[in-house]
Amino acid sequence: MENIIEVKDITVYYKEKDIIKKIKGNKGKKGIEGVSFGVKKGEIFSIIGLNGAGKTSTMKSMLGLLKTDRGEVRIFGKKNLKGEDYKKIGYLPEISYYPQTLKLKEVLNYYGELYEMPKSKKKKITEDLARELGIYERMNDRLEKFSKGMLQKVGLAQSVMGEPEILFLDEPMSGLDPLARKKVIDMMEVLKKKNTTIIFNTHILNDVSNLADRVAIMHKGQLVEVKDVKKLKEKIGDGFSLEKYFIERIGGRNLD
Ligand SMILES: Nc1ncnc2c1ncn2[C@@H]1O[C@H](COP(=O)(O)OP(=O)(O)OP(=O)(O)O)[C@@H](O)[C@H]1O
Repeated sequence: MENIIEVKDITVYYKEKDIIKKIKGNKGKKGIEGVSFGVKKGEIFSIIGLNGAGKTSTMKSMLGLLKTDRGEVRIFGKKNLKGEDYKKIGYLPEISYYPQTLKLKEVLNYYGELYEMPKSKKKKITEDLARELGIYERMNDRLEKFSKGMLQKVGLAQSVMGEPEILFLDEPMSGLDPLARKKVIDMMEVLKKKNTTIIFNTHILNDVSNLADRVAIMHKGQLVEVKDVKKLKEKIGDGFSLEKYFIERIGGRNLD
């Protein structure tokens, strides 16, 4: 099957703001280096790794939000995406900022406008999502009154609002209570049945074991390996623990 996303050799160095270091020709601080992989249509692809491993940098590079020093990304077979392509992509950033003075219904309505949805569709999608995520009763509240987890739900709602073909989720479970996490897992399973391609970064390895088709392990800015989760489970058999496997794979590695 053809890959819907192709990542080849992407490399990002975070540039020094310090002018002296710039003059010295310092290429900057390594973010990610030589990362290559493909994602198939309809698969759930997870990226795991320790803090600072390069998960967010990889995701932002894929989305074109971070300029790469080397390498290329193709999505839908294209190097340069246009507005219409971006409408088919949903994104939940690691940290989302929304206007605090707006009511939840106004924020969701705004995202519906961006997708140029007809009024009736916008209303239905907005309300269904708010119900699904358990924030429907808060529709008339301003976001300044929202807790961290509630704001995360707003982020999740906007990411799937446009019924994306590809969904990027950077730490989707961050700040969510167990009930909300279950709802997000259910949502991801429904989206998978609709053949949505999902890429998610996470520290919750149980979610990867239960949801992902393939897992990419990153360490110190580099891709260690990409594994088929089902095959990994079959190979290891009883007592399979992705956490144990992950720690073994990155243990003793030095990619500096
Ligand atoms: N804006 C920035 N300026 C300088 N260095 C950065 C910046 N953002 C990330 N980095 C560095 O790039 C590397 C990869 O960071 P990245 O945020 O991609 O990791 P991550 O795997 O998403 O981490 P986490 O799990 O903590 O969110 C780290 O060494 C980090 O310090």
